[in-house]
Amino acid sequence: MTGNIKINPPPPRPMMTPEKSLKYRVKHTILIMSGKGGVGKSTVAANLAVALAGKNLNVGLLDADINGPDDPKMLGIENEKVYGDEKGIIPAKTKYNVDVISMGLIIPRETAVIWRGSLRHKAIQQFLEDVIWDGKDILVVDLPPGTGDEPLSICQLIPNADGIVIVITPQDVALNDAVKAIDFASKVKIPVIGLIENMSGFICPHCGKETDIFKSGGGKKLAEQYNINFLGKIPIIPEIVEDSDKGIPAAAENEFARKFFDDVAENIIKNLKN
Ligand SMILES: Nc1ncnc2c1ncn2[C@@H]1O[C@H](COP(=O)(O)OP(=O)(O)OP(=O)(O)O)[C@@H](O)[C@H]1O
Repeated sequence: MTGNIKINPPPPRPMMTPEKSLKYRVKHTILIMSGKGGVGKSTVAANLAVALAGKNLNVGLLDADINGPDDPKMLGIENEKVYGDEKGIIPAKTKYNVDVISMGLIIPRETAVIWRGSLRHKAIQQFLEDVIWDGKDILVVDLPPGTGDEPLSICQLIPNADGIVIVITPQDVALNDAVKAIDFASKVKIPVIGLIENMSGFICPHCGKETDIFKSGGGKKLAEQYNINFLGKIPIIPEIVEDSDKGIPAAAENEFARKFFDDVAENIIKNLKN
């Protein structure tokens, strides 16, 4: 014994093999992004997943926003745990026909901060390979907020995504952020499927009148200006806040909210790759 212990470095991970690539395991992938935090991106992602499942699609929801996890909670999954077998990680089943998992369960926030650069990238790659989504018609990915390194890493690791759905609120500052998101999409070479304006005005559910709480409609103009699809708007619906805390998605349980998410879901389906 010399006292010198030789530790071999772990072998480099091979590139994602075709069978393991999401491209081969889900028919469609859409990436939900926002120019900045707090615009309701996770709320829209979770409810959109429910609305898509309501259209007879087999839907997966990946909460890739490691600041959360929010999406599983919004679909009634409390205390999300990781389950898996020798084949990989199994997403949680919800009663809304959407399977959901949070990346933050496997790659905790602290780890992500320490693991900047290639190691973090590899951790995300490994996670994407390991989750069993096979058979899904569509995977909805709730990206981390903003247009920085975190969404960038994830977008680079999801080849052949159908495109990016940008969620904004109608204030001027949010519109500027939408422009950043459009630039981001061209940088990662992923098409923009379109724009959703969330918290867009307040429509009285009883009389149908729109109250101008803060001016809505800017998203539509911006979409025209940049020649991208306007996928629809979701008004401020006070029940969304309370219900999502209780794990009840408005798109499933709130008649008034459902039609807005349904319209957006239909517009997205029309714009998926063949
Ligand atoms: N259309 C809406 N009407 C009313 N409240 C909404 C609506 N959309 C989202 N909210 C509420 O706004 C808050 C922020 O939503 P959410 O957490 O989805 O935002 P986010 O953009 O994902 O945030 P972050 O970027 O910080 O992760 C939540 O309390 C949510 O219930």
